[in-house]
Amino acid sequence: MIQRIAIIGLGTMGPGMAARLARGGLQVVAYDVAPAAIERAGSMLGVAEGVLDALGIAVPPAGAGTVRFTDDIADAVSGADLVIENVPENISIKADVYRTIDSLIASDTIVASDTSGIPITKLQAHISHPERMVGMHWSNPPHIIPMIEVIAGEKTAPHIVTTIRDLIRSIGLLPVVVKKDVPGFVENRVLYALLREAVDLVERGVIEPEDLDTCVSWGIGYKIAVIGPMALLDMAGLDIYKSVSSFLNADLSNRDDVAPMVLEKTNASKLGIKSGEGMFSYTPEQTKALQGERARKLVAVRRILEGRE
Ligand SMILES: NC(=O)c1ccc[n+]([C@@H]2O[C@H](COP(=O)([O-])OP(=O)(O)OC[C@H]3O[C@@H](n4cnc5c(N)ncnc54)[C@H](O)[C@@H]3O)[C@@H](O)[C@H]2O)c1
Ligand SMILES: Cc1ncc(C=O)c(C(=O)O)c1O
Repeated sequence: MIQRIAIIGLGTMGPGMAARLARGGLQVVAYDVAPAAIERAGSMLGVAEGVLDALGIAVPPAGAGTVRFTDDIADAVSGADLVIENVPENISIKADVYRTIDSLIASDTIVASDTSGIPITKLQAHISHPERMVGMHWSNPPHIIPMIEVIAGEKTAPHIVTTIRDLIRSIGLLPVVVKKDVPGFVENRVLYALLREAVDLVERGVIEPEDLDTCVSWGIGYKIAVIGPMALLDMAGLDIYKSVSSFLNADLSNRDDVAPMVLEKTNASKLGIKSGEGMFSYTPEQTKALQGERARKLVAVRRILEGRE
């Protein structure tokens, strides 16, 4: 039974994951290599807990869990039943973490990666007892989005997938088991198909970035939260999809590299909210207000989708 969880990496995803797991009654120890990240995570925890209260996520009868921060990786993983690796999307950084923890954990400690899409089979090559490694892909913001993908690599033992799926379910979240270890799994294959086309349309001057967001959020996003893509095909009619896709698919972006607009911005350290500028610009005050407003709206939408309003 999983009771003690170590989270390695406290950037965008780690603090929300820690808060959500503790709300589910689990004992979390959270570690980052950067002291500033640990400090920031500490201050984000209270914010995430407030959002969980607003979502109405109840504490289990046995009581809430805890989150403890540490700057010592051995302290973080020692005695853990599950280690969730949550460091940058770079195989060599992830492999370094696996090498470091290998001698610090029991051979049956489950090691999950929150990778956005590196095949689990590739990551398994860097850890002993690869049968205990599994993909556990959360969606951002992790304390609000209830769906988590679970992915087996070629060497993952089937019972590890079941254990992680059951853990997710036991704390009131929604596991989706992905049946093949394809790059990007399912969520990001679909998201990146959309993002590739969106970036291409803006880059080609077909639409302004603000208008692209209005078009997708109100034309597609709002609807797709209620009617998933497979159900949408039935609602539109497969004959319509057949006719439109027969001429449109060939015209959609099929670029297999990173779009120049994105390279230009990342080379200039314009990374989005975390650097104050990306597709749009953000002052610290705007960022704070935006994050609060987005959390409030996501909470309200989720309560309605769950039939709780
Ligand atoms: N950002 C998202 O929307 C999102 C969503 C789902 C999954 N993911 C995936 O989750 C993982 C983490 O993403 P993120 O956006 O939180 O990244 P991030 O860059 O915001 O944070 C990564 C953190 O890892 C820390 N770190 C780096 N090397 C480390 C090491 N050796 N040991 C411990 N900590 C270390 C960094 O200091 C940083 O705080 C990635 O694999 C990413 O693809 C990201
Ligand atoms: C752009 C982008 N890339 C990856 C992920 C998740 O892995 C997300 C997300 O969860 O929202 C994302 O927005």
